[in-house]
Amino acid sequence: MWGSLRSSISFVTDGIFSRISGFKALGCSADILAELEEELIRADFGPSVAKEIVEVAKNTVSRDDALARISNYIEKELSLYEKRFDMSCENGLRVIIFAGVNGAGKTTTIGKLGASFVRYGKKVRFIAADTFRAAAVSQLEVWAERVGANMTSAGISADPSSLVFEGIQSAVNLKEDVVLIDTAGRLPNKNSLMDELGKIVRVAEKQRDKYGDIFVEKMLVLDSSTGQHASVQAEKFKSSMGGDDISIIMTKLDGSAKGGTVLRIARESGLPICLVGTGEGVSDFAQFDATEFSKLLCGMDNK
Ligand SMILES: Nc1nc2c(ncn2[C@@H]2O[C@H](COP(=O)(O)OP(=O)(O)OP(=O)(O)O)[C@@H](O)[C@H]2O)c(=O)[nH]1
Repeated sequence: MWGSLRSSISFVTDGIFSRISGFKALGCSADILAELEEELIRADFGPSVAKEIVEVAKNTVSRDDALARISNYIEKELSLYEKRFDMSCENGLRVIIFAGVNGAGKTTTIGKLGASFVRYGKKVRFIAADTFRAAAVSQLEVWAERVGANMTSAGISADPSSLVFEGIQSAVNLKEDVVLIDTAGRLPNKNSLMDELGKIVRVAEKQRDKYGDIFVEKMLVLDSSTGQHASVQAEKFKSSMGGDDISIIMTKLDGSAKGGTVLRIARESGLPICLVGTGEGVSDFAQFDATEFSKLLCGMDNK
C-alpha cells in the first residue's frame, strides 16, 4: 500500500557509520570512538544517546561486530516507541487531528493518508481547520479532489472549533468512516494559538462523549530536519493537546541527513512514532518500523 522505508530513504542507506574514516578496517579504537560520537551528534542523536551508542561500540572486535551491536541497541530503544498505524474503522468514526508547526507536512500527510483510506474503501472527510490562510484551504481542497474525500471548509477567519464540530456532524450524518482534521501551523510559543488547538481537541472529544462510537486520535507532525527543536515542540504540543495519547509522524526523512533525530525525539518526548513521510508524492510514506530503520541507519539494510 505505502512505500517502504528502504526504497525511499537513500540518505540513511549509506549509513552514518560509513562516513567515519577508518571504521571499516580498524574496528573501534579510541580515535574512531571519538569520531563516532561526533558523527552521531551531527546526525542529531543528541549528546546522551550518542554517548550510550559509543559505549555499545566499545571493545568490539570488528566493524561488523560494532555495527551489529549498535544496530541492535538502536532497534531495542526504538521499538519501545514503535506504534502500528492500522487502517481499520470497524468500531465507529475515526477522527484524527493533525497538529504541528508551519510547514511540518500536515496537509501533505493528510492527503497521503486520505488516499490510503479511500483505497481501503473508507469514506473520508477532510476538515480544513486552518482558517488563517486561504492557500492552506485550497491546498487541502486539491488533495480532497485528488483522492476522493469529502471536505468541510469555511471562509478565512471562521472559528476552527465550530468547523470541527460541523465537520464531525456531517461525517456522523453521512455515516463516513474517517475524518482527518488539518489544523493551522503554529509555533509553540504562541499561547493563543496553542489554546485554540486545545479547544479543537475538546470539541472533537465532546462529540465522542455525545455519540459514543467516535474515536479521537491526535497526531503531532514533525519535520525530521528540525533537530533538537522538535523535542521542545513535542513538549508544548503535548500539553496543549492534553495528555500523552499523541502519536508522532516524522516527515521529510527523505531530505534529512539526520536520522538520529527520530530516536532522540521519541526518547525525549516519550511519544510513539507511527508513520514517517518520505517524499511529496501520494505514496511517499511508510509505517515506522524500528528494525528496518535501525538497520538503515547503520547501513545494514542489505544484510
Ligand atoms: N521531501 C518531502 N517533502 C514533504 C514531506 N511532507 C511534506 N513535504 C513538503 O513540505 C512542504 C510543506 O508541507 P505542508 O503539508 O504544506 O505542511 P503544513 O504542515 O500543512 O504547512 P502549514 O499549512 O503552513 O502549517 C510542502 O512542499 C510538501 O510537499 C516529506 O515527507 N518529504
